[in-house]
Amino acid sequence: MTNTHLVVMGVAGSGKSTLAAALSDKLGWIFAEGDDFHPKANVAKMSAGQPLDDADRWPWLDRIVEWTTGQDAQGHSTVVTCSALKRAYRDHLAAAPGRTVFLHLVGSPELLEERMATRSGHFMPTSLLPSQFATLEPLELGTHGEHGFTMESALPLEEQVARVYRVVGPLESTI
Ligand SMILES: Nc1ncnc2c1ncn2[C@@H]1O[C@H](COP(=O)(O)OP(=O)(O)OP(=O)(O)O)[C@@H](O)[C@H]1O
Ligand SMILES: O=C(O)[C@H](O)[C@@H](O)[C@H](O)[C@H](O)CO
Repeated sequence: MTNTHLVVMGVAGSGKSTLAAALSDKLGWIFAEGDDFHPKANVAKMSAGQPLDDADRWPWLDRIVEWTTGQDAQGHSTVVTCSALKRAYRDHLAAAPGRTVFLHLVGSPELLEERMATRSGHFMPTSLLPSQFATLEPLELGTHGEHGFTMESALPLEEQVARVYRVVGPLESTI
């Protein structure tokens, strides 16, 4: 049985944590919040309104791969949130054992700005949203593209969960 590792990706405020937690409940897969793997310096940098760069992100991505690899070795499928803004980051994540599937949450800057402005207790300032969009290389689907699918952030959570389940649920029983 091949384990599936679902990476819920997208810019800040696109709804990754909300959807990934609900999917973990629905699928019974182990959940991890990608932000929890950030070195403290990364969170401090973002909190201070400075975007991360590649040098900041690679050690963080390594930690996520390490976690996924450990879960896979125990026979677990997983759901993890990770902005995974660039193709190179995703190729690194996809090199982990098991089957990696990317779910790219896509929303307009206006919608995501509004959601970030109204949520509380999160370190990420709304001012960093433009840099997130500027860095984003959207998931590349198609014949030689990446393995995954996209979904609208604007959809209600229940609809998102139902749609993902239709795609990913059957993978549980494939070899
Ligand atoms: N489908 C949805 N419909 C309405 N509101 C949503 C939906 N999904 C998430 N939200 C709300 O939008 C805000 C951002 O969602 P969330 O924190 O899950 O995004 P995120 O991509 O994990 O953000 P970050 O990367 O900054 O941690 C939250 O206040 C959340 O409650
Ligand atoms: O790659 C990045 O720039 C970061 O991962 C950010 O995306 C934040 O961690 C996340 O979005 C929390 O708001």
